[in-house]
Amino acid sequence: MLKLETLISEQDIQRRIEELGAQISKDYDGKEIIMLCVLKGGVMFMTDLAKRVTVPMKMEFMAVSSYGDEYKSSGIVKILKDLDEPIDGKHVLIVEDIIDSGRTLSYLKNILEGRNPSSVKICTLLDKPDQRVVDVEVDYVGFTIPDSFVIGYGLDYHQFYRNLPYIAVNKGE
Ligand SMILES: O=P(O)(O)OC[C@H]1O[C@H](OP(=O)(O)OP(=O)(O)O)[C@H](O)[C@@H]1O
Ligand code: HPA
Ligand SMILES: [Mg+2]
Repeated sequence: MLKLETLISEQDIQRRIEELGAQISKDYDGKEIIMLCVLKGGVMFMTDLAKRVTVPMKMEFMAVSSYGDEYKSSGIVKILKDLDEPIDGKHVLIVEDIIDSGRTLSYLKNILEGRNPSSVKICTLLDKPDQRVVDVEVDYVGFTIPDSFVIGYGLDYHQFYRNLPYIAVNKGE
């Protein structure tokens, strides 16, 4: 059994999302954006962040997986679901739950940049820099966290716990 301890409360998450939404709305003023949610982990963050963005936006979803049910990234990133529309000439904002090794986002960003968008930026709720294996330029970060396995608010443990409204760490064995 997991013994959960709150790392980031629901209130702190929501407050930070308001700030990020305001910053993004300012930075993209006068532009239209595609907010691209990386399933499944990015889904809670995407839905809350989207509500705080005031520039015209479309929602898109991609599913990529590198972890399976493991703690450690396999290093192999698979596209399970691609975008529905071309992104050439568009401003794409990737919305992710966490950057850990960096493998998922560096792979995804490369693929997207090859499709001739006007810009590709990254917004992640959590950044765990201690685990970085591949360098990724991140444009918006909610919280920088220490090196421990986190769950909740989209992040899973064997596919469970994504529905927690806060971010927790396991303090069990
Ligand atoms: O920086 P990295 O080491 O690549 O790790 C981060 C990625 O790993 C998790 O996704 P996962 O592949 O487990 O799929 P999920 O989003 O469906 O949980 C998380 O949601 C990120 O997408
Ligand atoms: O700390 C994490 N928790 C859950 N899923 C993850 N995927 C990458 N890092 C993590
Ligand atoms: Mg993910």
